[in-house]
Amino acid sequence: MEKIRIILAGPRGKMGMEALNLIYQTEHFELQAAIDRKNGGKLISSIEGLPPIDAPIYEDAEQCFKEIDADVLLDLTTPEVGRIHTELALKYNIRPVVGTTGFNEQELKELAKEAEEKGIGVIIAPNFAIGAVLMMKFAQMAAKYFPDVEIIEQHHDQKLDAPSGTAIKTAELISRVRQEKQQGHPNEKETLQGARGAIFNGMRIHSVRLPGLVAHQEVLFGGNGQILTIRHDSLHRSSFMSGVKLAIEKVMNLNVLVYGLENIIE
Ligand SMILES: NC(=O)C1=CN([C@@H]2O[C@H](COP(=O)(O)OP(=O)(O)OC[C@H]3O[C@@H](n4cnc5c(N)ncnc54)[C@H](OP(=O)(O)O)[C@@H]3O)[C@@H](O)[C@H]2O)C=CC1
Ligand SMILES: O=C(O)C1=N[C@H](C(=O)O)C[C@H](O)C1
Repeated sequence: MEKIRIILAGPRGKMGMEALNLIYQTEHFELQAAIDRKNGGKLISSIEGLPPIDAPIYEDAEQCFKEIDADVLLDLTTPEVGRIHTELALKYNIRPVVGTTGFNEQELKELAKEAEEKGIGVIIAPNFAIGAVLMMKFAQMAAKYFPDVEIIEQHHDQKLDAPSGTAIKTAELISRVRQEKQQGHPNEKETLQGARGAIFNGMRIHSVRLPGLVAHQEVLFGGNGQILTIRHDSLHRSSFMSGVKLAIEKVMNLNVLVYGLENIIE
């Protein structure tokens, strides 16, 4: 199998470190460089706790894309930075695989347009865990029969975006099949602002942030005399890595933007 040459943005992060190990252990993956906001000019192998890969670290993403020959950018950073990296990678004909969450609808549309114009594959996956993708698909199936639904997502307290990318993606998938419905009592009033959560097409999304959590989501459906709960738990970030691997392989044969791993798993 031909090697896939990768640039990783965010190598010191929780996901970035897990991804570095994946790249190191995968024979047909090769780390060409990393983009970080620290340690510019050093090698990944010289940073304590990171695997012994002799790939250079760049603090300037554009310089990295200019100087390094790569097939794929894997971005695991923050919403603002991830957006800039994705655009820059497209400019330099490098295929972005983006795990970073927090992109809004407009940003996704613009990136899809840029990818299509350049004919370069992009994968933006709000959740790389196969169990989470199935949870979203099962929730979409259930929503056809249960239009009353609330989403409760729970994450570690270092998470920057709320609601999570997974919760938004779940609500989007459900919206495609759910009949429009005003949920709850028509005269409902919040006596404390935010008590009923965020609203996405009439559905409520509740975000919990606590130390000790990793990434968890429940989709609750209510019907006459019954509740259906669909739940997924990521207990460790290794849960995301088979999806990261698949996305890196699949993006090589795409020429448009794909949003969500459910569109590429067989
Ligand atoms: N799609 C999926 O399945 C998953 C997606 N995520 C998403 O992935 C992203 C990363 O998550 P996580 O690893 O937990 O977060 P972390 O905060 O642990 O890691 C983010 C890393 O990005 C670095 N960073 C910030 N700015 C820059 C920059 N300008 N250039 C390069 N690196 C930069 C941070 O550096 P510093 O430490 O200096 O701030 C940090 O090391 C988040 O958006 C999260 O929501 C997370 C899990 C699964
Ligand atoms: O920040 C995280 O941790 C996670 N982010 C993604 C999201 O926003 O859905 C995926 C997963 O939930 C972990």
